[in-house]
Amino acid sequence: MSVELTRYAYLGPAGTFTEQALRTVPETAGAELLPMVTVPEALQAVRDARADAALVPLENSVEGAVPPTLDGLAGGERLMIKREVLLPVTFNLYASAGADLTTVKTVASHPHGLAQCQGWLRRHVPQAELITAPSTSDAAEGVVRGDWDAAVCAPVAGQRNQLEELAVDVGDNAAAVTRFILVTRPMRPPAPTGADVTSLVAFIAHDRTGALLEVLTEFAVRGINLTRIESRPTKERIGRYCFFLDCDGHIEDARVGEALMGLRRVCADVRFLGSYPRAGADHEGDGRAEPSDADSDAAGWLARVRAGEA
Ligand SMILES: O=C(O)C(=O)Cc1ccccc1
Repeated sequence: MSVELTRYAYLGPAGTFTEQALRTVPETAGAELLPMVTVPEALQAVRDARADAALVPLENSVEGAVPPTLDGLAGGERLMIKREVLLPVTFNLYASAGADLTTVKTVASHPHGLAQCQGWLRRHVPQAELITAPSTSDAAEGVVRGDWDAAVCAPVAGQRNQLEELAVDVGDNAAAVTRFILVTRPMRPPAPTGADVTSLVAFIAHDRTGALLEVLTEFAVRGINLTRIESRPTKERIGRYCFFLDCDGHIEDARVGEALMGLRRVCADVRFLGSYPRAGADHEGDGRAEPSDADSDAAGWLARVRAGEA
């Protein structure tokens, strides 16, 4: 039985890339959308049951991970990823009416917005001080508030705030894509599709020599493709890290289930973050970790040996 989700928190205010990504999720049509100022607030809204789900940015193809999202998944009450959404991102530069590139002294954006436009900004507004805002859309609202002169944001955010477009497509990489995740309180993962991702956090046993190699080996020996590995400090003390892992396959796939059991044996702790359809898998079979012929052959052989037949 699938649970109906009706209230979606997201990194707001309206006009963020996160809102645009959320609107591509068919189930959100007619749902209540709850803009939150920061990623931790969006995640907390789900934990407190003020929202059924939250969409937050996880990583970008140019700038990498969004640390508050990783930290929010690794700590606190457990949350689960139900779906991922990929969105190409293009940035424009907006300011108040009458401004031009020579008069802009301050430019604000989300840290990923500033990072992805830094080359363009250095070349075209070298005099400008760069200011970090909680989101690109908050940066646009900040121009209206008079907090700074200009914002790097999505066209919708510039238009919503009736700002003047100073430049279009100011991103350094035209192919930039951001990966967002829809998180819920823990629930049964969606059924396998044959093209799924499994995400987890491995807290390795630090006193164990070769602990990370053991973790990787659990996947490698079962022929499971690891698609991402990212470390974050656990914040206990310097030198303590946890590892965010994504692999092809679904927790209901025999091989993935066995790898998770293996991790449970070798790690200090394992936090399962979810199994969900891989976005952009353009044909069935991407991200599959179903038993191969070699696996069924091995299972059959073991059964025969146990039965005294081989
Ligand atoms: O600030 C936003 O609009 C977001 O949704 C976060 C973000 C920022 C920059 C690139 C992609 C997502």
